[in-house]
Amino acid sequence: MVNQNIACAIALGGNIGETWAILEAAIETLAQTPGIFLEKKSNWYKTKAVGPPQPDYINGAALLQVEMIPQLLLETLLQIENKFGRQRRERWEARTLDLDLLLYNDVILDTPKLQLPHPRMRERAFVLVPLAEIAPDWIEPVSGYKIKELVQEVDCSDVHLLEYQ
Ligand SMILES: Nc1ncnc2c1ncn2[C@@H]1O[C@H](COP(=O)(O)OP(=O)(O)OP(=O)(O)O)[C@@H](O)[C@H]1O
Ligand SMILES: Nc1nc2c(c(=O)[nH]1)N=C(CO)CN2
Repeated sequence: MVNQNIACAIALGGNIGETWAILEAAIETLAQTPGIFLEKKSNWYKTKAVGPPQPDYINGAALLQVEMIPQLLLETLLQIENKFGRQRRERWEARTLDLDLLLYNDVILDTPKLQLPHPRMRERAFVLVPLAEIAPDWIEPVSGYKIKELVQEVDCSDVHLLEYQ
């Protein structure tokens, strides 16, 4: 049991259905979950899909304070994905909701079910742009670089702020 609040960053995304409404509802669900305190959420961004051809995504990021070990937080995120109709067939397929655990304090972890920091966050403009908005000075512990430094290393031309947030 963790008896103090731990700072975490998560990524949110989706590209099937009423994505914007799903993402807002997911944020609300997180905020209502015992042991999770929503600190900040980024704006939403329209992003071109990375990987297999599929519709554009909406992506964002949020900062949480949590009173849970990382494995339980991941389990909670997967349950919220399921609540919003997430189907799992293939890797990188289109989805109603994706919640990735990016950073859990400065923990580095490499287990089959959970890697921290998220192993692909450093190369993903759709993760770094929203995260840089809310946590520019957070140091990604594997690289030792701040998020605002990492975002300068990726091509952000396919990440566009959505109007009328
Ligand atoms: N930091 C992490 N955040 C979320 N899932 C993780 C993490 N580390 C490992 N995983 C594992 O990855 C599994 C697959 O996740 P998911 O289906 O969201 O992958 P994906 O979104 O298709 O691809 P990617 O992992 O590249 O974002 C999860 O069931 C989980 O056990
Ligand atoms: N733009 C964008 N592309 C993706 C995304 C995503 O969230 N946004 N998620 C993926 C699998 O995690 C694969 N590709």
